[in-house]
Amino acid sequence: MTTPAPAPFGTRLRAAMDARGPLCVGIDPHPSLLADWGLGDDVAGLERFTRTVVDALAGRVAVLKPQSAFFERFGSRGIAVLERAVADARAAGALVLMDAKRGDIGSTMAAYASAYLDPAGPLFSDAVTVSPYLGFGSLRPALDAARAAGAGVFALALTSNPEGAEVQHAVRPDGTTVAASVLTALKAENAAEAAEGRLGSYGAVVGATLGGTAHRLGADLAIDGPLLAPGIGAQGATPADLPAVFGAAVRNVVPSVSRGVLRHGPDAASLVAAASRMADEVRAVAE
Ligand SMILES: O=C(O)c1cc(=O)[nH]c(=O)n1[C@@H]1O[C@H](COP(=O)(O)O)[C@@H](O)[C@H]1O
Repeated sequence: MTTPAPAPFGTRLRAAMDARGPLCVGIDPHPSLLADWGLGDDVAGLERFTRTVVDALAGRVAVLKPQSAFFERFGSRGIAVLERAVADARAAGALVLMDAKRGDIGSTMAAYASAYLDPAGPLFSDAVTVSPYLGFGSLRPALDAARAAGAGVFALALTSNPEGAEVQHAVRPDGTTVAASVLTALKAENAAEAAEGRLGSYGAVVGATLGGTAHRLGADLAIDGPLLAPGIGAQGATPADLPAVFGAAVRNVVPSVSRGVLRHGPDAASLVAAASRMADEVRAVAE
């Protein structure tokens, strides 16, 4: 007996956004946050921090986004905490976006794809962040693995940090910017799902901090897929900034906040209250 193919990521994401609101909360166990929570900068602190966030929020928010680096810094025991977080968050109904920002030559990209996008793997996630700056085509193994698994991919297009501009705003020989070409490539990946009236599974990362940059660059955000918008909270953007950045595409935006929610811990009720305040603010601008 064969198991039925899972619904595509974009379809599952739209359902989660409708049911829970579109917010993504990042799990970024910075050493300074561990200290603020009264925890040690060690595996026990990492585990307590992560479990608190997952227990408080995985039953409520659409997406949880663990930042892999904060787990990798503790080696194999940190990765074990990450594995458990992914499993627990998914079991509680959150979609897990693994923030690993992987990008490599195609043959190595295939190995990254099997790390995060093979349903049999211990770190299998609903989606993963990838960097297209070795050339969008180098992402092909991840795009194909995601399609096969009903998972998703978020490619960095216009990142929230000011340094991103030197690469992403660069103009190609055909007159388009590098960022615009990434968005165009994602739109092509989403074509089949869009033709069925569904949200695509191939997303772009576009910082909430960017103001009218995408518009100025002539970058088309109507990629028929989700737009992850980090930069809210600690990096200075607010939900009120989203319409200016995204225009009509705001309906497909998944605003992402890490420290802006996490700084309210370790009290679970305070974490929940912070996330729901943020979700209300987002809903007010996205509808
Ligand atoms: O892909 C990301 O998530 C990402 C892309 C980007 O352009 N900017 C950005 O800040 N991020 C991530 O989003 C999170 C932002 O954290 P806070 O600034 O604490 O909300 C971090 O995990 C970043 O690595």
